[in-house]
Amino acid sequence: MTDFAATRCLFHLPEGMIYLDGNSLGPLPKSAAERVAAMMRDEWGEMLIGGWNRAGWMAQPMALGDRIGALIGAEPGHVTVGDTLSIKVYQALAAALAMTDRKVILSDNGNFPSDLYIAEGLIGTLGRGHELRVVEPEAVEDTLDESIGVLMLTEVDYRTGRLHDMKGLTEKAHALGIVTVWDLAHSAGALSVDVSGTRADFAVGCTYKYLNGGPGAPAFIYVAPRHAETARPALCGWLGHEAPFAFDPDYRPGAGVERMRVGTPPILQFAALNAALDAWDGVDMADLRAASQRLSERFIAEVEARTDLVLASPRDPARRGSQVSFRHPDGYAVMQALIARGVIGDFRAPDILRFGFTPLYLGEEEVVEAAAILSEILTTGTWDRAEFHQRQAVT
Ligand SMILES: Cc1ncc(COP(=O)(O)O)c(C=O)c1O
Ligand SMILES: Nc1c(O)cccc1C(=O)C[C@H](N)C(=O)O
Repeated sequence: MTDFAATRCLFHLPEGMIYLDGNSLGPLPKSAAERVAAMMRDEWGEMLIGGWNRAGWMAQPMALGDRIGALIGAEPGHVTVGDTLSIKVYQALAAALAMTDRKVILSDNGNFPSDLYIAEGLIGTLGRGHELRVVEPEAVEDTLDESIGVLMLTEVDYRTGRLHDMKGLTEKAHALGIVTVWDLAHSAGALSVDVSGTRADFAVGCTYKYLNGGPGAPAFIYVAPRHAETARPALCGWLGHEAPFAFDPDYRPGAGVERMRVGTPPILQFAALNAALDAWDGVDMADLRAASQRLSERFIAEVEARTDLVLASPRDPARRGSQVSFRHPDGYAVMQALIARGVIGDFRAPDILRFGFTPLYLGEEEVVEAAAILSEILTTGTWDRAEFHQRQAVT
């Protein structure tokens, strides 16, 4: 049984704050500050350039890849870490498109905009008449046919938390000759993922949400072993080269997923991410999923008992990721009022109040208290003060 009281102690949680936004940015692991400081003092400070060899910096993208791989069901040696998620989406999609002659990319309108923008940009760069087809999430399965080359989806809808059937869709896609790219930004560390068992072709994700790697923490990419030696990386940086220090003017892709590396890895961020990943030692993903569903169900029950907010997430917990969303026409102001009371969720246009549930550091009492505060804000109408309508740059 996972000891969630113990994992909670690993995080710094500001006094008086109920944090329901770990689906956007996870909290600070207490060990991260010392780990980053030690890296700066003992490695960067003392070793300087020698740190690449002596401290093993160059091997870290793959070592961290294996730590993350263990959380998403990847075969060892098939995940690498670096760059931002948008870049990893670009690489995965470009590699997938290179595996098919078909010209259509299928996605849904619950996908994160960056993924759709990346697809549009890539289509423009390729200039070969590709098309991005975007349908409702519920229509994806029936839209799959032999005209489609790549199915590119985010498993958990960032607004509603709706969960795609990754195994079923991948199976159907493969039966039709379609290559799959899965974005696990809202899945990794949120629920059980099995990239190997579902036979995903490519998967990508970020590490600053449920994996708690910190703002700007690097992304990861998985390439299925069966494609690893033939996938075309598209962004052919020197660190994805077979022999970077041969400084050969001709590009030769590196072994397996290492070819998806691009440039210099972010070693300072890696130190924080390594500290954050320690929290997962001893965590059973089935326990995590059960706890996440308990917290989410309790929150829905409490909110619905106290308010008339409309649930925007699927009601069936098995069809949700680890977040719950409600609709309110003035959702932005309601969320600002909630944040002012120390309950941190976020708002997603046009009307979504979004709350993330993260058993590693969140308990049931806080969930009940958050619902009570939300209800108070709505019944007293405090959310309708001018200050809560003023838009911030980042929501
Ligand atoms: C599903 C999804 N894809 C892509 C991104 C973009 O990631 P990044 O800003 O790290 O490139 C995000 C979050 O910002 C996301 O939630
Ligand atoms: N990456 C973010 C950032 O740099 C600033 C603010 C928010 C984010 C996010 O991750 C947003 C997130 N992908 C979402 O689901 O809305």
